[in-house]
Amino acid sequence: MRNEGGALFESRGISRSMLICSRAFAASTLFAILSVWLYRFIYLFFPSLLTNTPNDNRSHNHALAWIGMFAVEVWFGLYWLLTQAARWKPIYRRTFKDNLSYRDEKELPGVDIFVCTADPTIEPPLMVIKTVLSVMAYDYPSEKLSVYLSDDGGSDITFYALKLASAFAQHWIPYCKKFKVQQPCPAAYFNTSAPPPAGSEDWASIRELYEEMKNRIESVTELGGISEELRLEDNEFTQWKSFSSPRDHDTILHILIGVSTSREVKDIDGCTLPNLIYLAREKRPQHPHNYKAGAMNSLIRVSENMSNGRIILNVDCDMYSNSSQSVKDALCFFMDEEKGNEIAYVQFPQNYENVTENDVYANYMRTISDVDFHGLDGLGGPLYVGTGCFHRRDTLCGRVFSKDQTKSDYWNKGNNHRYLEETSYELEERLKDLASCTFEKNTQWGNEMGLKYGCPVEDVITGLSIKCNGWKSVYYNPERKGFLGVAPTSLYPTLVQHKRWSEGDVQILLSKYSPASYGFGRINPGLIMGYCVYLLWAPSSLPTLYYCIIPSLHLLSGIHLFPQISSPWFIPFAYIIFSAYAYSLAEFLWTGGTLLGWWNDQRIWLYKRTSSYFFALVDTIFSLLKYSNAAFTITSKISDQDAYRRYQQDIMDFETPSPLITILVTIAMLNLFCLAGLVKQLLVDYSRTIETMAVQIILCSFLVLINLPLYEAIFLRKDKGKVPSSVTVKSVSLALLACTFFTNLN
Ligand SMILES: O=c1ccn([C@@H]2O[C@H](COP(=O)(O)OP(=O)(O)O[C@H]3O[C@H](CO)[C@@H](O)[C@H](O)[C@H]3O)[C@@H](O)[C@H]2O)c(=O)[nH]1
Ligand SMILES: [Mn+2]
Repeated sequence: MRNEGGALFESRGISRSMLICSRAFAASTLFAILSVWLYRFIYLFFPSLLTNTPNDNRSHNHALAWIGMFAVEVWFGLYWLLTQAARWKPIYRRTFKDNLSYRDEKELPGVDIFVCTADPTIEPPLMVIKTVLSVMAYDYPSEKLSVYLSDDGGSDITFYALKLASAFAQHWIPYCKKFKVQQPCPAAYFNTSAPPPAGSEDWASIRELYEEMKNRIESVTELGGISEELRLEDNEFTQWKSFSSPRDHDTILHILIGVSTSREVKDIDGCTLPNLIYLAREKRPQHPHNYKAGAMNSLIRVSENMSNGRIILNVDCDMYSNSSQSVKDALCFFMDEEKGNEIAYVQFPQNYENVTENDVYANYMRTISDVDFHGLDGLGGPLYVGTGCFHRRDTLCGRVFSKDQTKSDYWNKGNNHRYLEETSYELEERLKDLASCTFEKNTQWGNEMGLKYGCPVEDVITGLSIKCNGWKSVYYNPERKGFLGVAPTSLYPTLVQHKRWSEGDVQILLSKYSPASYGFGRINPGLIMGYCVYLLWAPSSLPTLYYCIIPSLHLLSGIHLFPQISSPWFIPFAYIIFSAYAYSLAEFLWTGGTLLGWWNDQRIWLYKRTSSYFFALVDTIFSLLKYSNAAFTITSKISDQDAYRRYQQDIMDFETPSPLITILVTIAMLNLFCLAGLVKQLLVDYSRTIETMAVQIILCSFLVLINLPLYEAIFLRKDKGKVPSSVTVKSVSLALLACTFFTNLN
């Protein structure tokens, strides 16, 4: 697409009328929230003003519960206000790649791509290879692309797979160029694309090569190691001599393609291939390795001494590139004459190849990807959320924004594929030290330079500090998805992943970089609000738990905590319940979701808040008290066949006996008991119960309804994904105990 003015991208807002509608709607919700607060306030402090309260004194004996309700509703109201920032002025971006192509190719910067992997058992080497090949095949001059694989597993199988991939790339990349392949990931390409009209022979032969490589990788993976035979064939495995475990070995650095003249490898058409480098940084048990942040920082240093690309793209091994155009898209932002200068990073959304239509674990995170991030983009740019993000090299290393930097200078600074004079062996030996355990000692790495250490969401905190250095960022969400990943296919890993994220997020709030203090005056106040929505995930578990437990228990004892139906104060409550759900449903459908998908999303929303976020909060408190330290639990990317079948049928898996699951089952059982208790009261005094308890009945019934799949997994299912009986026993006892204790108390 071309744009007359020569601009490389365009940003569009939503229509005025839409904006007015949504703001009017927000104003009405705000009014309802204020009314609810007012009601709670009057009830607690001037009860005589409320003529219409039920004439029992019992509720006044429950001031504590009422104060709790008030506090929770104040929290929810303020939190809602924060979410409105992202709805204030959303923008949508479009690029004009043709305008980029008219430029002199010499002007284009080098791009260094970092792929991270950490464990060959849960991140199978074949998956890693698919990702590597997909980013080697971008529609971009090969001599300007360099791909670095960081292997925190230090696995010789992964290395072997990479070697096979480098040979396959000699065929795959010219093929992609010849047929202008849009899908650069070979596995996905062969699954979804028909042979090109004039190239069915090429298609068949390249597919055969792919299958061959795949089989070889898979058989070595199954064997669990490199055979002696292969090892002898290839002296490159000698670097593994020092390897005793993934946590204890020397640096292994190997240039497979390019960088040095001695490794110049051409493709079958005689053209240059992208550089390809393998790195397993040094690990020692006594040195913390700082997880992905540590891996990225080692790569930043090593690559600086090789290709030194001006742009750095990070992709996780579980996310392949789905579009050959993404590099050019990203460059349209960085290289735009007018605005490119202030852009530090371009974040693509994280989409998944394996989400089902109704997305039972809500992995798509639709509200974040399709609503929030566009809104944050309008306020100065989205969060940096890891994979699928293009960075300027020097902002990632801590450079502060200044208006008078000269543009052209920057892009030409890199080492645009000049082959280095040293042999690859000399280079490897010279640069190994940059990836050693001790290199960062007494330096700013992990602090002012590179990705930050000590936080399980290294990405978010790093992006935030870049923003505080004066830079903007861009969210680019094109029609053809830029990256496709593997989402967790079971409840437990989803909960664990969210626990890690929310724990990291709340740590940022408490850190030096807290947007509420450090960010103040440095970034847009709207953006501060937008950040806080995520940073407050963990604390928001407490009000949610309160709302899921306390009103239901009071329902059981016949104590009302909301206005009765005939009171005018009932209206704001009803309005909020109705409008919140109508709004979120509309937003969900409007961005392409399904009704059932929305319902599933509501369930997972609840599960994350009552489980992941709660445990994240508890762990954060413990680590503040110095009892523990947050670790990075790698998300598993594999599942057995039965489990995968259930996933594809949208049947939830509760199989792991963990407190994360127990708490969910306990809440579900508690609400079931409370609803059962309600039946008794309805039989005694139907109209009075309905009149005074309406909101609590709605709340409790909603919780039971949304937990239907969970009850099924307790009582009806026989498969392996059902709730483990140990969890059921614990949960039922806890729920019964709470109910009995509570009814006796009252
Ligand atoms: O010690 C480690 C641990 C992890 N990783 C890599 O980090 C990436 C992300 O790990 P994963 O287990 O897939 O976590 P996710 O929750 O899926 O990752 C999301 O959240 C992370 C921050 O928590 C971001 O860094 C990621 O980009 C983002 O996709 C993977 O490529 C891992 O191989 C390492 O390189 N070294
Ligand atoms: Mn991942």
